[in-house]
Amino acid sequence: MNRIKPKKHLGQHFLISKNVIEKIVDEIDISQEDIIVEIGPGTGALTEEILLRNPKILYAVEIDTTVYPVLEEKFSKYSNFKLIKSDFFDVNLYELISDKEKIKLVGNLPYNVSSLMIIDCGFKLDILEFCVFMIQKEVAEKLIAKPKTKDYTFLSVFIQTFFDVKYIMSVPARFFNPPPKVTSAVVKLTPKQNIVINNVKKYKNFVSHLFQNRRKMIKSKIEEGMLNKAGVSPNLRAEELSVEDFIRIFEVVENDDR
Ligand SMILES: C[S@@+](CC[C@H](N)C(=O)[O-])C[C@H]1O[C@@H](n2cnc3c(N)ncnc32)[C@H](O)[C@@H]1O
Repeated sequence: MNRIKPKKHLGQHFLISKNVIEKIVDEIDISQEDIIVEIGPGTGALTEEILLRNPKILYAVEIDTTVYPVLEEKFSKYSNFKLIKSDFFDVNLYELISDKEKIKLVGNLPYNVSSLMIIDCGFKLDILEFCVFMIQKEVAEKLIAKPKTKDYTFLSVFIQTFFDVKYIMSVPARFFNPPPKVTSAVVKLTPKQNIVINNVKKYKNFVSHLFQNRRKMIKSKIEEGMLNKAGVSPNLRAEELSVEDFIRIFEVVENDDR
C-alpha cells in the first residue's frame, strides 16, 4: 500500500481504520447474489473487505493507472474481482448487468467530484439497489437537510426526490491517510418506490433554476397561475418549499399544454 503516493488531484485519502471499513461494508449487507460496483478502489482497503464477504461479482472502477498493478496483484486469487480501468463517468453501468439485475454502488468517493457522482445516481434509479458512500460531512448534511435550513440546497431537493437518505455515521479525518481537511460521513441512498418524475434531466434543470438567487420569491421564476394550481404560495422562496412542492410545481409546468 505504501508504494503508492496519494494524489491530491484524484481526491486520494485512503482508509486506514479496519473498524470504519468493516462498518461501511456491514451497511452493504453483502450476499452471494450481489453485483457490487465500487467507485475508486484506490489501494483496495474497502475492496478487500467486500471480497472477504463473497459477493457474486465486484467491479472496481479506478481512474489512477498507478494503482492497477497493486490491485491486480492483491486480488489475483479472486475470480469475482473485475478491475475496470476507467473514469467512473465513462462507465456504462447498464452494460454490467443483465435484465432485472441491480447494482449496489459503493465507494469512498473522491471529494472533488462526490456531488457530481451522487447526482449521476439520479439517472440510474432503475438499476440501483442502493448506494453506500463516504463523502464530506458537509455534503452529507445537504443530502439530509430540511427546508428553511442553510444546508437545504439544490442537492437536497434533487436527491431527496429520488432517494431515501440515511446518515450512517461521521468519520473523523484521522481515519484516513492522508487525513482530509474536513470531517467525513457515510450515507446510504436507497431509490424511492413510486417515483413520479420521468424526465430526470428536465427536473434537475428545473430545481437548479429555482435555487438560483435563492432569496427571490418563486413567483419571479414561475407564473403565479401555475403555482396556485400546484397549491404553492407564490411568495415563498425556493429554500422554503418542501420536496413535494417542487415535484407538484414541476408536474404542473410539465403538463401545461399551452
Ligand atoms: C478517497 S479515495 C478512496 C480510495 C479507497 N477506496 C479507500 O477507501 O482507501 C478515492 C479514489 O477514487 C479514485 N478516483 C478519483 N476520480 C475518479 C474517477 N473519476 N473515476 C474512478 N475513480 C476515481 C481515486 O484515484 C482514489 O483511488
